[in-house]
Amino acid sequence: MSAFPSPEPGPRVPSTPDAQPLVVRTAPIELPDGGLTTLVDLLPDARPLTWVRRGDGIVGWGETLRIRTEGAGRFADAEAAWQSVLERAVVRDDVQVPGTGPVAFGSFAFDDTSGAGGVLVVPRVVVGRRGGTAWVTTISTTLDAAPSTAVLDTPRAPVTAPGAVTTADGAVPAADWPGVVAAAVARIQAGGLDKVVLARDVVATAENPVDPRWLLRRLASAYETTWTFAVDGLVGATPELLVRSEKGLVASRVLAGTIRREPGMSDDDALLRAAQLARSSKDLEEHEHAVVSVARALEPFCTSMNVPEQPFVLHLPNVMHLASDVTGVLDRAAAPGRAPSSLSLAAALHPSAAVCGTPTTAARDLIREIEGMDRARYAGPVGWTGADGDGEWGIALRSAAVDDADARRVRLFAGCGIVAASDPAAELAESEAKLVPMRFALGL
Ligand SMILES: C=C(O[C@H]1C=CC=C(C(=O)O)[C@@H]1O)C(=O)O
Repeated sequence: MSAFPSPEPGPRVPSTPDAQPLVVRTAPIELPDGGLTTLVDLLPDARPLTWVRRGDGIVGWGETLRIRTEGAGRFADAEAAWQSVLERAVVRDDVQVPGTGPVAFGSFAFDDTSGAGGVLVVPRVVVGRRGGTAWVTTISTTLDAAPSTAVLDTPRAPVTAPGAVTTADGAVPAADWPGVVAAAVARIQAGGLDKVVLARDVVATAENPVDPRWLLRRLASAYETTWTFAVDGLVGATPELLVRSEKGLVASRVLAGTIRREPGMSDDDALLRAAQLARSSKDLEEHEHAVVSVARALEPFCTSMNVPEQPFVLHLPNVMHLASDVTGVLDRAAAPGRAPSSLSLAAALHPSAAVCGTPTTAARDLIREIEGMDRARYAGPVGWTGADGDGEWGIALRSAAVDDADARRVRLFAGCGIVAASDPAAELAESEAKLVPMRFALGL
C-alpha cells in the first residue's frame, strides 16, 4: 500500500471520437518572490510535477490525463497520443511564452525492455515563471471558471521531513561494483567497444514516507544551476540537458568527464582540480564520445549547428564536469508544417554516450549483460512538452525514485563513463560523489 493517497487517476488517452476534449486556459498572475523555491513552495501535495531552474520553470499538480506507454515505441506512442489530445483541445492562452498553454510532464525508461516504460502526465494546474512573467494554466475536461490567483490559495498538505534515513546496497553491493567496472574495462581493452556507462543503485529507507516536495526544496536551493525535476515519483537535480527546443532553436548541454569537489574545498583548490580535469586525457575521451553522439543525433534535424571544439568545466557543489553546449537551428523545411517536437528530438538523442556508451548498441548490450539492475527511469529523458512541440528534456541523473508501494523506500542512482583507462576504485568514488545531491536531499 502506498503511504500517500493516490491522486485521482486521470483518464488514459481518449481513444474514442467522443472523448472529452481538454479545456486549457492560461492567464497571467502575480507571484510572490520567494526566490529559488517560489514555485516548489506552491505544490499542494506529495505527487508534484516539477521542472525548475534558478527559480524559473513550471510546477504542476492534479492529474487531468495520463498517457502510459511501453517498450521501444514508448516515445513515438506517447508523442502520437499527445498529438491526438492536442488536436481536440480547446485552448485560450493569454501569456504565450514557453510553458504556457497545454503542458505534459514526462519521464521515460532508459532501456526499451524496462517495465518502467514511459509516462506523460497532464496536470490539472500548472504554475510557471519565466523572468518577470508568471502564469497559471488550468487543464480540465469541463469549462471551469477562468484561472486566477485563487489557485495559489490551494490548501497545502504540510511537507513532512523523512526523519531518520538509513541506506543499504542496491542490486549490486558497492564492494562488488569495482569488479563490474573492471569487467567492462577488460571488454573495452579487448576491442569490443570504446566506452560504456555503468550505474549502481543505493536503497534508502526513511522513518516517514518521503515527500518529494521535501527533496525538491533542498535540491532547488543547493543545486540552483541544475534542472530540478519531479515526475511520477522520480525526483532529481540533473545538470545535463538532453534537449531544449524553443522557436526553432535547439540546445543540448552534454556532460561527461568528472572530478570530485570535496565539501569546504577552497576556490583556489577547485580551480586546480578544474585544470586537472580539463587536461585529463581519460576524461576528454569520455567527453568526446558523448559530444559526438549528441551532434550526430541532432544533425539530421538541423540546418546549422555549433559544436564547441573544447569543453568548459561546469562547477557543481559536489563535482565538476567537462561540459559542451551544442546548439542548432531546426530544419523546418524538412518537416512540412512542423518542426520535430522536443519529445521526438529527445527520442532521437536517447541514449547518448553520456549515459550509454560508444558504439551505442554494444554499450547497451554490455549494460544489460553486466550492470545487474533495471535502471527504470534513471538516465532516461525527463521533462516537459508543450502544444507547439517546444519543450525541455533533461537526462534523469542525480535522481531517486520513490517506491510506489512504500514511500519510505527510495532508490538512488549514479553512474560513470568507463573507458580503457578507467580505474575501478576511482569510479566507485566518483559514483559516491554523484550520489551526494540525493543523499543531501534526504538529509544524509
Ligand atoms: C551517468 C551519470 O553521469 C553522466 C553525466 C556526467 C558525467 C558522467 C561521467 O563523468 O561519467 C556521466 O557520463 C550519473 O550522474 O549517474
